[in-house]
Amino acid sequence: MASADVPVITVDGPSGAGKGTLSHLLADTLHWHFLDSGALYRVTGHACLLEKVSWDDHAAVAEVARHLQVDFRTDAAGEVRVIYKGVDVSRDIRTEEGGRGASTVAAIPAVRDALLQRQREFRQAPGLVADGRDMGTVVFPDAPLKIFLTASATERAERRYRQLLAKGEDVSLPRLLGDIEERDARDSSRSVAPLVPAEDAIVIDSSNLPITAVFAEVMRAVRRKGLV
Ligand SMILES: Nc1ncnc2c1ncn2[C@@H]1O[C@H](COP(=O)(O)OP(=O)(O)O)[C@@H](O)[C@H]1O
Ligand SMILES: Nc1ccn([C@@H]2O[C@H](COP(=O)(O)OP(=O)(O)O)[C@@H](O)[C@H]2O)c(=O)n1
Repeated sequence: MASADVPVITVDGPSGAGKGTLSHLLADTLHWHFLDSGALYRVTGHACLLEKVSWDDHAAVAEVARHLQVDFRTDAAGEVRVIYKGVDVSRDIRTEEGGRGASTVAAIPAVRDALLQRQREFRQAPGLVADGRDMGTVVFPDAPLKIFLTASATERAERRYRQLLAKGEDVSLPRLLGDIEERDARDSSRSVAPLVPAEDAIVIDSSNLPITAVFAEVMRAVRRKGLV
């Protein structure tokens, strides 16, 4: 199948909306591939820290993105591990600093260009679920089904708080809310690929919806589109 004929479901939205959870459920149910585009931006930000490249040096950050040696491997427990230069950085990139670094480098147009083709290479049969901010608007504008998942900032911060607490991390709810609001503002106001729903996206506000209800609504759209 030519890559342009491979169906894609895009799942975009702000941090903590439930994109990753929904995308994994969809990919597992449909037996499709999964693209965690945020991980590419997170690894780029993290690689800059390791290589002592300042996030403000746009040309150097783009160079890091262009040569990013990143692999996604599924471990024995079925968890996707993110490997940078042979080292498992999955945990390091999921911190709030990792999110801040990702959103800082993601605002650099040359970084987005450097990662564009790499993201499109994930489009392989039988299908792809792509999680990010600009999956439906820029990376896969021809996707047959686009979801924009959102929730109030307070609800998203509380979700992240419970998630990090469960992982045994030392977290503060007010700081998380501040980080989320700062990241929302940066992601929505940048000049390239800002966080906005695609015109043809189905917008779902999950503030008061359990993930099971979100998943059921999306699966109805999947069937309506004839993707299963
Ligand atoms: N609809 C929902 N209701 C309550 N909690 C949710 C919902 N969707 C996701 N979560 C939880 O919120 C946290 C953040 O979800 P995640 O999928 O990582 O968000 P995102 O990928 O958009 O940042 C996770 O702990 C997840 O289990
Ligand atoms: N397609 C994407 C994915 C992420 N990003 C950036 O990368 C950051 C981290 O993305 P993520 O999806 O891992 O973050 P969470 O939604 O999981 O918090 C975001 O805040 C965006 O700035 C982006 O610009 N474009």
